[in-house]
Amino acid sequence: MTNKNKKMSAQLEEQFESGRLSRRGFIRAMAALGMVASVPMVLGARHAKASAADDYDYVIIGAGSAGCALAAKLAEDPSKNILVIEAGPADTHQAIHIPVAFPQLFKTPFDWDYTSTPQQGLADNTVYIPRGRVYGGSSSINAMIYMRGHPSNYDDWASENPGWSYKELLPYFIRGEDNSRGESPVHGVGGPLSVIDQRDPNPLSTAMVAAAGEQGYPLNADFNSGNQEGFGLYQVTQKDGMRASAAGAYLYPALERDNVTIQGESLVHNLIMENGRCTGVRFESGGSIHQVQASQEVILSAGAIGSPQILMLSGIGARKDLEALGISVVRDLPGVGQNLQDHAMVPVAHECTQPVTLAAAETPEQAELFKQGMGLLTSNIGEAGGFLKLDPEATAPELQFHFAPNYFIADGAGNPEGHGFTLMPGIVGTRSAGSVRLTSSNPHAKPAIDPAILKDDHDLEVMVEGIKIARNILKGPALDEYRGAEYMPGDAVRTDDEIRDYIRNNTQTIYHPVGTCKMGPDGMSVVDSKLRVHGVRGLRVADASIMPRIINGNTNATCMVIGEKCADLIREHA
Ligand SMILES: Cc1cc2nc3c(=O)[nH]c(=O)nc-3n(C[C@H](O)[C@H](O)[C@H](O)COP(=O)(O)OP(=O)(O)OC[C@H]3O[C@@H](n4cnc5c(N)ncnc54)[C@H](O)[C@@H]3O)c2cc1C
Repeated sequence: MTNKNKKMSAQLEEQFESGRLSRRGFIRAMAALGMVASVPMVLGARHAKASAADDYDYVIIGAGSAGCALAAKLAEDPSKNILVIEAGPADTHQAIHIPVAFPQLFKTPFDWDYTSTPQQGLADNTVYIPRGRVYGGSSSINAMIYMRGHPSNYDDWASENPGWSYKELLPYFIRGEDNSRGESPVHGVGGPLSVIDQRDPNPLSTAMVAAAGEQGYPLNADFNSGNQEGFGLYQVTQKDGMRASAAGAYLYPALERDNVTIQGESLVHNLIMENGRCTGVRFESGGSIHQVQASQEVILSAGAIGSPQILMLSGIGARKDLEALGISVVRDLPGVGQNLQDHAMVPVAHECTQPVTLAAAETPEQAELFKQGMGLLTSNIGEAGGFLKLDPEATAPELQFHFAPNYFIADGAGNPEGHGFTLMPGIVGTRSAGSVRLTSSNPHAKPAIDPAILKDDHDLEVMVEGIKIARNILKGPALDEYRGAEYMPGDAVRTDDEIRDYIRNNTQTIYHPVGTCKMGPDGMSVVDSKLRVHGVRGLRVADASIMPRIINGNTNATCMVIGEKCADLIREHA
């Protein structure tokens, strides 16, 4: 950084901290200084220093997609005091806000950086499982695709969980968004979460959509209209070309109120239980252990890995597993950590003959364009895609495709040099389910995560069809001017057996783990339809873990709705 830039950035920090410059204005001005690489910033410092008192009405564990939405909604009642405890720091890193940079956050301190157990369905390969560890949780490191899932997903949940049908949740989706397309029966304006059409989609993304049409697949201008089938550009959770996370949408506005406190960089160890009631939370901060009381309720929003982990560390889980680790059993709930489901995808990549891909994103010209919220830096990478049914009788599509106008191999870590593009077929109606298990009673120990990717043969066969369809789409004439040689799977992979082998060795997740504290009435469910933990008073779970079945599509928007709905359920009984 030049001395002049240093001075200007110090001035901007001072203006931001004194409240004279908005959060968004600050990020943009810093980007305008050309600081588009990994430059740590002071963003969020105004709120990061809160020190928790001892007593709150509600204590929320985890400032992720659901936790931020829940905190904001509970805070609307000024008589209630709310504490949010978050393991990660404020979202001060520039790569969080510059959309194309999200893979740069992988395996950094903003990521829990999990690796699965060897996957039986993937020839014993493991998969990488990133999870946000920062204000905003995974919504601060995700790919920003705005997707609600298929209506039938929620009707399926509602068959055992009153109140969770599509018709009942649609108003939450509509109220939650500020959609650039304006108001309609399925979209809303004025909500906290900015949802926009991409400001500057890559020509490769529009060419892929055209190619899908040319090859006979339907097109879809709005995947959130209730009909998912077809190909198109994804809408994204961005504002002015920058990331819109749950922290920006819900947490920071809530922190402007007097009744919300965030306790960042604090790892929750366990829940405090007294006579079958959860009365508080024990956490580690600054090297020592603290505890806070919740006079009303504690709500776990630590995500599909964190929530079951904390429950088990607190003695709520399968008796034999807990006893084996020397943890005293508070409640024998065998479903805790079970039913882990995720989506999986596999790359079909081509070399690109023109220098239009995201490989050209980090240049001074692109930094200039970013000042106007345009250019390659605004790309969410997964710009386009679509959904297809293989079985015409199926209620919902089994396949979702993600298209990146660059290479996206092995979570981006295996990208070769040069220009390329990637279409990734993925399974969404997965039939496989795995588990999250403790490996130790130490809260710092990573749990054993088995998402059981493609364990069910049906899931593998869906992926085989997905590869064939992706190859067919990429032959479409609209891509003629860009298409180079197929880089992966490559010419050597032709027969179904070769494709199966390729899939087992090159599949990654789509980063959507859910279901580990499933909602339902049966013996393997963890929470009831009001999100209350079975058999424990004063404790709810609200995050991706409560989904009884994974939804068809990307999971962020649904997690925010779960947070908002949880606030309503709490208020019903308050
Ligand atoms: C790389 C990536 C890309 C993705 N892309 C998309 C996409 O494009 N579109 C989409 O819709 N979805 C996407 N997702 C998925 C989506 O972001 C998640 O499903 C969603 O954010 C999960 O919300 P949550 O509230 O369940 O958990 P999270 O948002 O993960 O929040 C959990 C929070 O709890 C905190 N926590 C956990 N344990 C503890 C503890 N012991 N003590 C204190 N705090 C704790 C965590 O640090 C975290 O902040 C993506 C996810 C990732 C990781």
